[in-house]
Amino acid sequence: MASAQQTLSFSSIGPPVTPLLLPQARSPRFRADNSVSSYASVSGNRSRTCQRSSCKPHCPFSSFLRREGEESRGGTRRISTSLSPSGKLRTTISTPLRVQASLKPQLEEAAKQVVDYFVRSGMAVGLGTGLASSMAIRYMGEKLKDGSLREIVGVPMTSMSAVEAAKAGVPLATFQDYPQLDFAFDDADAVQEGTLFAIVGRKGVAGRESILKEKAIAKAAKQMVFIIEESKFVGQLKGAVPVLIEQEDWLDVAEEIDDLFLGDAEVWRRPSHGEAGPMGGDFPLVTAEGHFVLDVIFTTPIANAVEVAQSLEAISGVVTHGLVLDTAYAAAVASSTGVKIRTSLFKSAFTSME
Ligand SMILES: O=C(CO)[C@H](O)[C@H](O)COP(=O)(O)O
Repeated sequence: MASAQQTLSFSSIGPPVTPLLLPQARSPRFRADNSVSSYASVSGNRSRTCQRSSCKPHCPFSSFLRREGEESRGGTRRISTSLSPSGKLRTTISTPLRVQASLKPQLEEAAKQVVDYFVRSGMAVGLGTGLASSMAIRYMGEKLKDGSLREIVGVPMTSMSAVEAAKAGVPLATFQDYPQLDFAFDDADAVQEGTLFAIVGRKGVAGRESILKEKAIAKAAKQMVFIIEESKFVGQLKGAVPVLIEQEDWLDVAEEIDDLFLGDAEVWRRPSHGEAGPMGGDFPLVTAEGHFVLDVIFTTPIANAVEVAQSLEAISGVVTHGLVLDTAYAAAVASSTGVKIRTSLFKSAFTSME
């Protein structure tokens, strides 16, 4: 075992770290009087003045214009708007590189430590998605090749995990065949210290399976660990929480969510690519299961993630969300000083790392 590993104990949970950046601008609001046609003025008719007789202070088009040239940062995405010379409103969303190149070795070390400590021969293992999970999958493949691991079955959370496993030579099985797993690991977009409540799914791409399966597999594991870099280990969760919704009546659902978190969160429909707006631009993302994704971007820290999750789940049309609560036993956190293993306040502790 590597020397950087720590004994798992509650006292190993460190002090809060600096929270994520606050967004600088408000997004347009979803309100009851924002009919589909009024929203069409945002993504369709690009004239600069709202022509609706019913235009109100919270008219989405007006607020969109107010945001012209401003930038906001919601979780992992950078959102910027500008007017093109032809007067066309452009909104672009980009995802900055989130793993500092210098932390890659530590992240790889974290991935290896997780595999070394938790994965044993004969286990069914849930395989997560993201850079760290890919590293862990590759390391499992190496261990299978050199014989230090045997008879492992990997249950992939997404097709990306499956591809990594196939490349690494990790035998695959379906979740249907293995509904109960010995262990699972995954990346996350943010993990809260102490509770190890997490946010996943900020990086969804068009056509990819949604977080539905990812969450189900994480929950089905006897033990589950997130592998993350230090910047994702936060005192309080905030930024974007992905929410999967049915396509039917999606605008009503978006309005309801917007009303629910009025003043605390902005609601955007996720685009698949290209120009985006609060409506998801011309090409809203549709998951492989046929759902839209709303990014509910919390501009203030989430005081009670359980309450947020319950409120979202109570809304008809909401399929699931990116909050993963009471699931992880530990987080392997990669930092410039090495790898720290943090355990959940809510899960029974291991006594040692071997
Ligand atoms: O849903 C997720 C993890 O399952 C995350 O959105 C994402 O995949 C994290 O990837 P990375 O760690 O490479 O940024």
